[in-house]
Amino acid sequence: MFELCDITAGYDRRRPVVRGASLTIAPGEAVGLLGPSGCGKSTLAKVAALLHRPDSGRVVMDGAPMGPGDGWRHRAPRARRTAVGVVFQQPRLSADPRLSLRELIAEPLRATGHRRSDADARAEEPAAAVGLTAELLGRRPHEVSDGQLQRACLARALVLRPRWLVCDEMTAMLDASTTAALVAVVEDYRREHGAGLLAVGHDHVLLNRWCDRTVNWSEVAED
Ligand SMILES: Nc1ncnc2c1ncn2[C@@H]1O[C@H](COP(=O)(O)OP(=O)(O)OP(=O)(O)O)[C@@H](O)[C@H]1O
Repeated sequence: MFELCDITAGYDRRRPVVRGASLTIAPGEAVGLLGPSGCGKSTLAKVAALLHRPDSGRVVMDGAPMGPGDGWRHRAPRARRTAVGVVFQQPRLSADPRLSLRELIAEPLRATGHRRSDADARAEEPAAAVGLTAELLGRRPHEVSDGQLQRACLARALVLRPRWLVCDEMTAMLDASTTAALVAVVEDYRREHGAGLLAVGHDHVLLNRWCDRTVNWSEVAED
């Protein structure tokens, strides 16, 4: 189970942007979270991805609680963080411009102690799954389109084989065919690995089609 329990979070303790948010995702389940712009969806997605520490409340992942009182100071321990793969809306903000796409995809492996040759070899499978050719993998972010870069960011999110995925407006900048391709990659991965998904967005047509169920921000969090 992936549980967000009574999360309050933001960037200034006096004015939290997320208040009392709770949501549970079963293993292998895909849940869409819909909400208007600026309501706090991305902030909650970062909390769910264990990248942003909530002011109060807990993320409970596979029975392990992570909250301010659980020894989690700024970020959750690496072993926990790597159980969640995350893809954000804007690939250029989450891609190191100095890395080739191949290195970008292998980055989580390198960061968790894999040798370059091993990391590059293990990056091949997700790179192929997202449809990047060897030629594109040798290019750097400024030499590819947003869609190609987002494909690399999705491959990077999958490379450690996470049990949970958080996709925060993953396809908001993409055309219909790239959107369909990336959703299909996520679904193939989930089928193969039984991963659960939190897909955050404002496109209810897409999320209703993609997810097992969708919930509205007003059902999840306090006003
Ligand atoms: N790093 C930050 N520092 C300070 N305030 C922030 C930061 N990130 C977001 N905010 C503020 O928190 C509020 C919620 O932002 P958030 O990005 O979580 O909303 P959202 O629902 O994802 O919006 P959108 O759909 O437009 O991306 C906004 O008022 C935003 O200005």
